Amino acid sequence: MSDTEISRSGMVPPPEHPPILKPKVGVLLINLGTPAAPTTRAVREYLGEFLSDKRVVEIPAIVWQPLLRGVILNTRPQKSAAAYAEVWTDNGSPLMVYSRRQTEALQQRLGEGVLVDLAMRYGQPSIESRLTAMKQAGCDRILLAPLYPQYSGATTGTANDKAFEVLQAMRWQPAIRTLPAYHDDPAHIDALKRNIEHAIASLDFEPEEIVTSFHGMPLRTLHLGDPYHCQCRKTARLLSEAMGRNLIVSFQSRFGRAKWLEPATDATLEALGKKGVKRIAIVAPGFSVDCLETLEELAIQGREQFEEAGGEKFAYLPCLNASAEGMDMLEKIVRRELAGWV
Ligand SMILES: C=CC1=C(C)c2cc3[nH]c(cc4nc(cc5[nH]c(cc1n2)c(C)c5CCC(=O)O)C(CCC(=O)O)=C4C)c(C)c3C=C
Ligand SMILES: [Fe+2]
Ligand SMILES: [Fe+2]
Repeated sequence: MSDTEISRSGMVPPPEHPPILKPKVGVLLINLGTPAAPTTRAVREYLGEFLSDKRVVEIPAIVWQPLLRGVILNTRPQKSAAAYAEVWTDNGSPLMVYSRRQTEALQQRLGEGVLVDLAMRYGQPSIESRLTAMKQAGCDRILLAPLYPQYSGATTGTANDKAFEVLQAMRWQPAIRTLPAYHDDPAHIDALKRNIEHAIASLDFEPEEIVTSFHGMPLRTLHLGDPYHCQCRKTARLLSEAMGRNLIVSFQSRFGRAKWLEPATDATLEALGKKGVKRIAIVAPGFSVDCLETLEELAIQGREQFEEAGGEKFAYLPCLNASAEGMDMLEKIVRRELAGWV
């Protein structure tokens, strides 16, 4: 040891290390995607990509593609564009607006050590563009977080598939983790409970019944082993236990001619009205953010269905979105998956 290494106080200074390169961690929030505009053309482009996904429509391409290109994409986009126009905001599609807010809020909560970004499975910003950007920003550890509480091949499965397809083309891949389903996570159930109770407290009526509406799936997917249906049921059961009251479960948004999960939300609302139930609230615990399916199909169409059947008071209760309850939950489940990385 040379004299110069001993400070005046007589203490030996710590040896000089080369700077330790801290791995940069990324969190990629992923949601479904939405059209770029509420126009027939933009909706056609979006539906063309979405409904060509073999994880979404499990019909052999040789049969499905002629039907999709020849019939569905020539009829449905116009109708769907009108529905999108009813809920479109000055800042764009609700699904995109709320997803961006969640991304910004999570970035704030996780701080500078973690890069939080947003990608959509269909349309923009694409999983390819955001994963590439994260890698270029120096992220060598990435958590893929598809924001679907309940797992299904058509949502979480295909989002992860797309990310791994992008990674296949990378010579030097980052390390990857994926966020598991959080349908029965106590933090999720608690966030839903608090969000619902908060919303109900501001109503001018007491609902006789609360309906939970989950997005539907073809019944066949349940028989083939997709856990989605069971996970929706479990979310509803745990939520009902936590709230100490009965919740009605239903499945919305039937698409095509095959049998879908039942009971259907529209039929449920009609039956409630006809049975003499006058006041209901409806909530969608399978959607992490509000979107066309909740704001148009439930809040607008659902109300009409219930009122036409004799119902009088109807309230749509919003999704967790970027609420404090929702962000507390998201921060908790994301931090858990980042253990050892941050
Ligand atoms: C929350 C989970 C979802 C599952 C499961 C799901 C399955 C599924 N969806 C379709 C067809 C359509 N879905 C559409 C919109 C839509 N779907 C989800 C989520 C799930 N879908 C969301 C969040 C949205 C809203 C998107 C938005 O822009 O706000 C549509 C488009 C709208 C329309 O034309 O009606 C279609 C079509 C199938 C076939 C399917 C089964 C596996
Ligand atoms: Fe859908
Ligand atoms: Fe719909």
